[in-house]
Amino acid sequence: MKIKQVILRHLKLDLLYPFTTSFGTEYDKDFILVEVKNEDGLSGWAESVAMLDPLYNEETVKTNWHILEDYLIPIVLKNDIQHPDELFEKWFAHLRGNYMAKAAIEGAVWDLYAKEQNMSLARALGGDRSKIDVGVSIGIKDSMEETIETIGERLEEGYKRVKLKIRPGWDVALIDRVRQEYPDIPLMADANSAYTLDDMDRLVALDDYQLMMIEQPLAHNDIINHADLQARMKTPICLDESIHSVEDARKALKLGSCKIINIKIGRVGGLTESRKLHDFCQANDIPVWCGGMLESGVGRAHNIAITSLPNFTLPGDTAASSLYWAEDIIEPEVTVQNGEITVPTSPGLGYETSLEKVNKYTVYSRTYRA
Ligand SMILES: O=C(O)CCC(=O)c1ccccc1C(=O)O
Ligand SMILES: [Mg+2]
Repeated sequence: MKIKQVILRHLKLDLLYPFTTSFGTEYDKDFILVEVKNEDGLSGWAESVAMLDPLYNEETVKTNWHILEDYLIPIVLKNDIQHPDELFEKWFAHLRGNYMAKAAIEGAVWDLYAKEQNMSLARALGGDRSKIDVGVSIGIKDSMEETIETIGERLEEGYKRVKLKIRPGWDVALIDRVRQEYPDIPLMADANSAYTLDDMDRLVALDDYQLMMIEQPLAHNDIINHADLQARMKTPICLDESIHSVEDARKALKLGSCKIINIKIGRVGGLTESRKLHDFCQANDIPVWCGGMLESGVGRAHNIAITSLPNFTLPGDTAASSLYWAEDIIEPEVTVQNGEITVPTSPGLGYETSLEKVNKYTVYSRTYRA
C-alpha cells in the first residue's frame, strides 16, 4: 500500500442528550477524524476515541494530534506498508502507549486496505456474521423514574441488553428499583472505576440481581484487586479500562480478575490487536463484546466490522446513530432493528463518509503529504 496523503480533522458534534458516567458529563463530542489517501485517490477513514479531557484514560484529543502528527503519520507516509497488521506489530511497536492515537490511523489504513481488496472490512478481518446483536449504555440520570422510562424506550426499540452506569450512591437502590420494574431483562452495570475494595459489601450486594456482569468496578489500572473482588462475587466481572493488550488479558485471566472482556478498538491500539485479543479470549472460553466511546458513525462502522467476529457473543454498546446525533457524518446512518445491526457487505466500512457533513462539523484540519 502506498499512502500519499493523511488528513487530520478536529470535529465537534453536539450530543442529543448529555451522557453522565462516574467520571463526568459529556454534552458534546470533540474528536479527530483521520483520512488516509492512496495514489488512486481512494480514502480510508477512522476516528480517534480519545476524549477532550483525560477522564476515561490518559489520552486526549491534543495528545492524539501530537502523536499522530509527530510520530505516526510520518511513519505511514514514509514506508511501504504491505498489510495493516504491520502498523501495530512492526512500525509502531517501539512507541509506547498512545493506543487511541495508534488505533485511529491504523483503522483508516484498514478501511483503505479493505477497499483496495474490494472486500468489506468485516470480511477482511475474518468476520462472518451478517447481523450483530446490540445493547445500549444508559448514563446516570437525575432520577430513578427517568432511568426506568429511558430503559422502557430502549426495550421498545429492541435493544438486547441494558447497561446502566453506576457510581457510589447510584447503585444498589437503583438496580433494586430497576429489577422491580424489569425482573428479567438482560441487565448489567458499568462503574468506570468508581469503587475501591473498601466498597466490597456494596458491590457484593449487587450479586442479588442476576446481573450479566459488572464492568470495571475498581481502578482503571488494576487487575489485582479485581481478582479479590471476583473471588467474593458470583456476578462476572468484565474488564474495560485495565485491558490494553493480549498480554494484559493473559495476566488478568491467570489471576482470575474477570470472566468477560469488553474490547474497544481504541483502547487496545487498533483492529489488529482487537482481533488478537478476540482470538485469545475465544481460545480461553472468555466471551467478549464491543464497547463504545460515543463514536460518530465512522467509529461505529469500525465497531460493527470487528463485532462480526465469532467470539463477540454478547451484545455490544454500538447503538443507533439517532441515539447520539441529530445528524451523523456517514450515509446511511447506523440503524438498529429488533436489536440487530446488519453488517454491511460493500467494500471497506460499508458506509460513506459524507464530506459535506464532515466539513460542516470540522473546526480545524491539516493535510500531510508524502
Ligand atoms: O454508547 C456508547 O458508545 C458507550 C458509552 C459508554 O459506556 C462509555 C462512553 C464513554 C467512555 C466510556 C464508556 C464505557 O463503556 O466505559
Ligand atoms: Mg466501560
